[in-house]
Amino acid sequence: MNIRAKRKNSTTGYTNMIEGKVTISGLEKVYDTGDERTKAIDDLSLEVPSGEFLSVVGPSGCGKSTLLYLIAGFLDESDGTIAVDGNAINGPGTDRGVVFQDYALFPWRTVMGNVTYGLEQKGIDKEERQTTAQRFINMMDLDGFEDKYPKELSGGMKQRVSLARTLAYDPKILLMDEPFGALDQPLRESLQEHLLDIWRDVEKTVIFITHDVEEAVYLSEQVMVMTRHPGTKKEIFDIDLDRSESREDVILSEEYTDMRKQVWQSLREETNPNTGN
Ligand SMILES: Nc1ncnc2c1ncn2[C@@H]1O[C@H](COP(=O)(O)OP(=O)(O)OP(=O)(O)O)[C@@H](O)[C@H]1O
Repeated sequence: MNIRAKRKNSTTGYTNMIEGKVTISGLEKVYDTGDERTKAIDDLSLEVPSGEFLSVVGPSGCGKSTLLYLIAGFLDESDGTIAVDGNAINGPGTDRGVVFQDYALFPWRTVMGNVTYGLEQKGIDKEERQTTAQRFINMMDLDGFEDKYPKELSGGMKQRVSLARTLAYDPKILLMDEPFGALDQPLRESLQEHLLDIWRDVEKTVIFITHDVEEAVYLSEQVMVMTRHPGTKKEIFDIDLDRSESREDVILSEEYTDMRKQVWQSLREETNPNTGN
């Protein structure tokens, strides 16, 4: 059984069965547009344990988003398998929640309406929907903005609504596609801290795509570097930072500096294969 723990969570109120192991074997994805066949993912195997925070970095076009959308079930694989807790996935499901760079909020719904959406899909009654949504709205410091529409919010607020919406329906796995890529540095750092706090509290498996090596090393327990196109797993780095320390102490630590350099070098070999670095 892949259940690590069962506990009542203080922030979310959920009794979490900690699941969410992702097992990928021999994954291949070929896009066939009729005129052209593009192999985006080639023979990728990977295991992400329950509750793990894995970041994925790789050269542009190496298949990071494709990998995430395959795990989300938005795309069908051409070969290989993806399983969650031992069960092969079969399309999208509420066990996996996706957070996109462009927020993907419903413009015609208020903040409350956006956050309750996934709960409606799960068939949860109105009163419980409102209570649960409010809890996540508060967690994201969005109380007072429940009746606002996305166009009335800043980019950082929209991304917090998007996170609240995804967390509210309690997926086992969070799939994040460069969620902070469009934000300026202070906002990005603030949302990184939010995400780490949440992750510590709710113990979800997180698969996080980013272009930013520093972000990957700062947030993650593991960083996977992908090869250039067609993408596959090149290397996985275990990141062992003392997470009880402040951001500043982590960033100034030898471990962080060393891991950042190792991941950067591995990535650079893929982005600049002729430099000999
Ligand atoms: N819908 C599609 N049809 C055909 N080819 C596609 C499609 N989507 C992606 N590709 C191709 O698949 C490859 C991987 O694309 P993908 O977007 O997954 O890479 P990525 O690593 O996320 O890129 P980036 O870092 O630039 O966002 C690229 O060669 C891309 O051109």
